[in-house]
Amino acid sequence: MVLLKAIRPAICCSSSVFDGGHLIPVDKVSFVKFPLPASWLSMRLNSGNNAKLSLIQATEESSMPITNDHAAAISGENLHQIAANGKATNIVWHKSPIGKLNRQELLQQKGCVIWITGLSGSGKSTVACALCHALHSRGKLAYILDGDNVRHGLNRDLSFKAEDRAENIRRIGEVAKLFADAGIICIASVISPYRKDRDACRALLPEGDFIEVFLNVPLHICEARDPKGLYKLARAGKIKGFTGIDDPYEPPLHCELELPQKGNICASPCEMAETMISYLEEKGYLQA
Ligand SMILES: Nc1ncnc2c1ncn2[C@@H]1O[C@H](COP(=O)(O)OS(=O)(=O)O)[C@@H](OP(=O)(O)O)[C@H]1O
Ligand SMILES: Nc1ncnc2c1ncn2[C@@H]1O[C@H](COP(=O)(O)OP(=O)(O)O)[C@@H](O)[C@H]1O
Repeated sequence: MVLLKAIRPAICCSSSVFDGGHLIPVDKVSFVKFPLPASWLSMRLNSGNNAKLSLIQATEESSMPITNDHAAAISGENLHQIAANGKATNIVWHKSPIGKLNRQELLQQKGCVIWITGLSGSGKSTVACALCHALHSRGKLAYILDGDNVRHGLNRDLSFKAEDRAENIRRIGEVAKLFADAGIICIASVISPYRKDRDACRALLPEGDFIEVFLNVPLHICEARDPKGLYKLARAGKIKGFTGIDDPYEPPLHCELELPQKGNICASPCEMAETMISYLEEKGYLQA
């Protein structure tokens, strides 16, 4: 079974193949639906000698101009297999005429994910805000996905048990990937205590685009800060499974940046933001 890709819902089935813009007749075609101008589709169908496709119904005229990219997609140059992905079957990637490079050109930056991991109270949210602010002042578009905040909406159904934390991180990783694809510098500030969950998010992105930043602040400092009083509750046994107390935190083994550097006194959030900006500049993310 192959896919014929169209501009809007690409619906097709059975053994028909477009090759290089020409329809190659095969034994059986059951159903094809293109949201294209009927005249254009008829022209394509008629161009094959023994085409066994016929236009059943013209439903609407597309308001979208047919570009070379569209034509290529429709003619089969970008065929994708109909996929089974997780629990969904018969799903097909739909390519947009405007891609990441176009958006990066518009924004004059490169999309990426800055993944800030560390204990509760290590300063993830604070440094994420400092970084976002510093980028904004330089005319760069950034967006923060903060663990606490995402748990107010998208991830409100998730607890802190290991499998829910994994799902929390998986979803944030997927959303961060979309932001990066949008050309945005996405700053994820989440405890993300498990190495394999962080590594799975890294694997979603092109090489280099996942920048893992370890906010290496020791537990005793985080606990002394305790801005929300959660450590106190955890120590009192009123919160079970609190990271660092009775739940694990696995520090990164190979992160791109570690803040503050081991042995140093805690840098200010602005200094840490500047360190991250220097990294982005050096790697070329602050230009298209
Ligand atoms: N059991 C337990 N363990 C750790 N943290 C807890 C827990 N219960 C609530 N909180 C609060 O939730 C915030 C962490 O959410 P995250 O989504 O970043 O956590 S995780 O990545 O899924 O582990 C975290 O926010 P930060 O302090 O900003 O890290 C806590 O305020
Ligand atoms: N670099 C820093 N130096 C000193 N205190 C900090 C620093 N960054 C954050 N803090 C303080 O630590 C506490 C926890 O910061 P927060 O950003 O909420 O951490 P997290 O998001 O990791 O839980 C806050 O009271 C904040 O003001």
